[in-house]
Amino acid sequence: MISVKNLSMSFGDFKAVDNLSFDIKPGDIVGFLGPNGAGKSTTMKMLTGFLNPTAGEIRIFEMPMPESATAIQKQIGYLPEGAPAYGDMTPLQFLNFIAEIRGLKGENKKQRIKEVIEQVELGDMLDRPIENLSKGFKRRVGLAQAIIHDPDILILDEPTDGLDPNQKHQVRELIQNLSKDKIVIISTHILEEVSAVCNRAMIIAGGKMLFDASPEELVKRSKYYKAVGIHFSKLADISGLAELEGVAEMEVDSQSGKVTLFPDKDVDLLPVVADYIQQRNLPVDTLYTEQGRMDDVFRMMTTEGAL
Ligand SMILES: Nc1ncnc2c1ncn2[C@@H]1O[C@H](COP(=O)(O)OP(=O)(O)OP(=O)(O)O)[C@@H](O)[C@H]1O
Repeated sequence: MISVKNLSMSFGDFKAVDNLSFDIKPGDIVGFLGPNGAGKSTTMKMLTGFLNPTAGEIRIFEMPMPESATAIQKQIGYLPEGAPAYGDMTPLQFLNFIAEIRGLKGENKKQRIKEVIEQVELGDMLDRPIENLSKGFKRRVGLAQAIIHDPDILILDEPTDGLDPNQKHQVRELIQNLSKDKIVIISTHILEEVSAVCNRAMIIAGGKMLFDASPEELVKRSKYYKAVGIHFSKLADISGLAELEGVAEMEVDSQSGKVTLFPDKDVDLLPVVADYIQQRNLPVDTLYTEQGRMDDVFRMMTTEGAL
């Protein structure tokens, strides 16, 4: 369990993290979202003991940070932003080095190195200097070092940044496979990653917590949640749609001609709209209910403040 109370971090007069409080329990995969400079990396650095907070309290498995930093760090795997490593070492040398620092020895060490190399699919790159690897493979090296001691907590700062779509998919799968009964915190700018991997989303901006609930809850805050989309096959009189009971607003996309009807709160618009279309025999190609858009909520929260 990670327990954070009133956590703040200032650099001079500038408050990068401002009074954050949250608990994270095993099984939680938390997507840490926020615009550039929101305070995500700074928070992760405090959780991992790389920075000491200017105020507040962090307890991890009942131990206080930074007083019990060494004991806590044994249970944490950390991928810092940009996946730093020693560039002149090969992945094999680097993983050997990290495994030794993590206290692994002999057969156990060999076995774990073999396992993580398989898990992150690094097999073909073991003997090249890390500085000569592509961004994606450097990130895999970073992930491998983070998981080599099979930690209970994984803190991954932008683990899929710079990866191609296939690699992104692989890393997400890997995180999901690793995450059983563990605490995983990943920071990301990729909103779809949060719905794909996480069961909890936290949004911070200006160092403050704006949202902390499930990705499904986040999507429900979208203006588009349960909005009804209509594509017409040819020009039609749509003026009556905006007047239907339960319609709060109508939007027409001037390029595609798509019509979106936004419902009043908790109204299921689809049957009403379908009836209307049928009665008037309107030329409709597609009619559907939208799921909500994470990017829309994210933009609204981080540019207009908390909802
Ligand atoms: N050591 C430092 N000294 C001064 N300011 C710092 C320091 N570290 C971070 N900051 C500032 O604190 C703020 C938060 O930075 P942080 O790296 O935590 O943001 P982030 O949410 O991780 O951003 P990004 O998504 O761009 O990585 C930024 O304005 C940054 O410039």
